[in-house]
Amino acid sequence: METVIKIEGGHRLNGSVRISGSKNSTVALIPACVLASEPVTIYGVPDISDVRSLITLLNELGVNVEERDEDTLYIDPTHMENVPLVSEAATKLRASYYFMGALLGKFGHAEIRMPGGCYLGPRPIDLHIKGFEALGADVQYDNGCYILDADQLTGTNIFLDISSVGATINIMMAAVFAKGRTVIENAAREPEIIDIATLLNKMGARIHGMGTSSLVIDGVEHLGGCSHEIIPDRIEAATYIIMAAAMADDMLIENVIPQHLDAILMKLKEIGINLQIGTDSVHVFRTENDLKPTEILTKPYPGFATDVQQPFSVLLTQAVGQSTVTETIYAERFKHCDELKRMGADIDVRIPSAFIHGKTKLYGARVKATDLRCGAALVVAGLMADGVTEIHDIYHIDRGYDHLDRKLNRLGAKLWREEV
Ligand SMILES: CC(=O)N[C@H]1[C@@H](OP(=O)(O)OP(=O)(O)OC[C@H]2O[C@@H](n3ccc(=O)[nH]c3=O)[C@H](O)[C@@H]2O)O[C@H](CO)[C@@H](O)[C@@H]1O
Ligand SMILES: C=C(OP(=O)(O)O)C(=O)O
Repeated sequence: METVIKIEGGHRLNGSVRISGSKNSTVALIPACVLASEPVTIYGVPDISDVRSLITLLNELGVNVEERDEDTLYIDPTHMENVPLVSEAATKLRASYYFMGALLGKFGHAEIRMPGGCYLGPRPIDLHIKGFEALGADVQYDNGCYILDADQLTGTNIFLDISSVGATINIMMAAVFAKGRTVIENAAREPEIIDIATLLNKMGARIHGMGTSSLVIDGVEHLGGCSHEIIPDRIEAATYIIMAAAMADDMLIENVIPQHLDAILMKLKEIGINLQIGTDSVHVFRTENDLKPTEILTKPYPGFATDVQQPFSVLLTQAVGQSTVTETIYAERFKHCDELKRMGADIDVRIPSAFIHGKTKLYGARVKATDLRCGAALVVAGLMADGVTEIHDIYHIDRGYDHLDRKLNRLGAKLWREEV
C-alpha cells in the first residue's frame, strides 16, 4: 500500500495563502543551534518531513527539543553528547550534512552518514570537505560515513570554485569557533545564508559580508542562546504564485519578501501574468489573454532559482509557442518533463535544456514525484488538468511543503490523500 495525492483538476483558486518559514533556512538553522551553549528558540518552523528528520538527529545527540505552538521549536543543546549520526534519519535529507560543520566547529569531531536529498544528477560535497580541510580538519570517508577531526581549527582564506549554498553555510558554521579570521570568497549569496549568519550573530558570532560573495568570519570562544524568526520560503511562495497564475481568479500570497523573487516575478510579468507586488505579499489576478513563451536560465541567487524552474515549466505548457528552460546548476534536473508528457505536455529535453511547446491541454494521469520540485510541478499540473491526477512517491513533496493539502483546499482546490 502507498499513500498518493489525488487532485481533481479544473477548480479555480481564490482567497489568500500564508507562506511558511523557509525550508532551506530551517534545515541549516536547526543544526546551527547545536553551536550554542544555551537554548535557542526558532519561530516560523515549517511542518515538513525534513524538520522531523532533523529533530530525530537532535534527539540522537541528546539535545532537548520542544515543539511549542504550531511553528515554534525550542532547542536546548546544554547537555548534548557528540555521538555518531549514523541512523537512517541522516540519509533522508540533504541538509543533515550541516551537522558536519556544526559538530566539527563545536567539538573538533564529527561522524555522520552520507546525506540524502533530491537526486538532481550528481551532488558532490567536495567543496565542503576542501573547506573543512583548509581550516585544519582531517576528513576520512569510511563505509558510507564521513569522519572529521581537528585539534584546533584555524581561520584562513577559502575560495569556492562554485558558489555553493551548502558549502558556504557548512564552512561558516565550522569557522565560528576557529582561531582568527576565515574569509570565504565566491561565497553563495542566497537569502538563506543571510538568515543563518543572522542567527549565528545573535548567538554571539562575528560574521560580516553576508549577502555578498566575500563572507568574513572572526572566530569567537562562546555562543549563547537567542530567539529567531525564519524568513519566508521564497520557493514555496513562487510555487503558490505559479499555481495562482495558472488557476486563480483573485489570489493573495502573504508573508513573502518580494525582493527574493525578483527574477521570477519579472518572468511571470514577461509571459503576461497579471500581478501586483505589495510590501510583503503578491496579488495574482486572472489572466484572460494567451501567455507568451520565454527563455529561462537558472542561476545562483539573485538569478532565476533552479528550484522554481520545474513548477514554472508547467505554466509554460500554456504559453503559445516555444519556451526554453536551461539549467546551469543541475544539468539533469528535467525528470519532471517525462511525467508532464504523460499529462499531455509537449516537451523536448536536450540536456541542459528543455524545449516546451505550447499551448497544450493537460489531462489527469498517474504520475511520480521523482524529486521535491518535480512533485510541486505535478501538483500545479494536476490543478490545471482535465480529470484526476494521481501522484506517487509523495514523500518528496512532504519534505518541503508545509500543509499543502490544507492550504490548497482552502483556496478552492480538490486535493486529497488516498491509500492505493
Ligand atoms: C538544503 C538546500 O539548501 N538545498 C538547496 C541548495 O542545495 P545545495 O547546497 O546542495 O546546492 P549547492 O549550491 O551546493 O550546489 C550548486 C552546484 O554546485 C555543485 N557542488 C556543490 C557542492 C560541492 O561541494 N561541489 C559541487 O560541485 C552542485 O553539484 C551544484 O551543481 O542549493 C541548491 C541550488 O540553489 C538548491 O537547489 C537546493 O534546494
Ligand atoms: C533540491 C532541493 O532540496 P534538497 O537540497 O534539500 O534536496 C529543493 O528544495 O528543491
